[in-house]
Amino acid sequence: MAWKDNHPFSLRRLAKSFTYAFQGILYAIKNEKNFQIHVLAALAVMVCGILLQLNKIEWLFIIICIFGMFSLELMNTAIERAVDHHSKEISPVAKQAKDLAAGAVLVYALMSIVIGSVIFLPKFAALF
Ligand SMILES: Nc1ncnc2c1ncn2[C@@H]1O[C@H](COP(=O)(O)OP(=O)(O)OP(=O)(O)O)[C@@H](O)[C@H]1O
Repeated sequence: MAWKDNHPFSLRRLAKSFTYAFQGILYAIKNEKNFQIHVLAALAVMVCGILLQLNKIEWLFIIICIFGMFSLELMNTAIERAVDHHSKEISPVAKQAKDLAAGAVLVYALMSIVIGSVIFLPKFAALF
């Protein structure tokens, strides 16, 4: 049986979904300052991780932090866009939606800072 485009498991549909997802990621890399900062921070953390020879468990925590931050930042941007698309007018609900999304990013960032500190601070301290 040929796999049609409207088949629930259509490979073409799956490929399209991946294409759209990559378009979203590329858009954020090219246009979103906060996402660009996260990418640079992630690269810096990975270089430090390589130089300080993190073990497997430490890398897993770092990867969870990095990709979790990327995902939340993308979702935050999506919520900002959806709110702005709905209406550019000042509204308390629009403010709540954007502030809640920003809060989600901040909560994860704070957790990442704690994890990063627990992993990296003793290793940096051991260098001196
Ligand atoms: N339509 C609105 N009504 C009320 N308050 C808003 C509205 N849009 C934005 N705000 C307030 O301004 C803040 C900043 O909103 P903005 O859309 O500029 O996001 P941002 O955090 O600056 O993100 P970015 O710089 O990535 O666009 C929001 O968190 C919210 O408190």
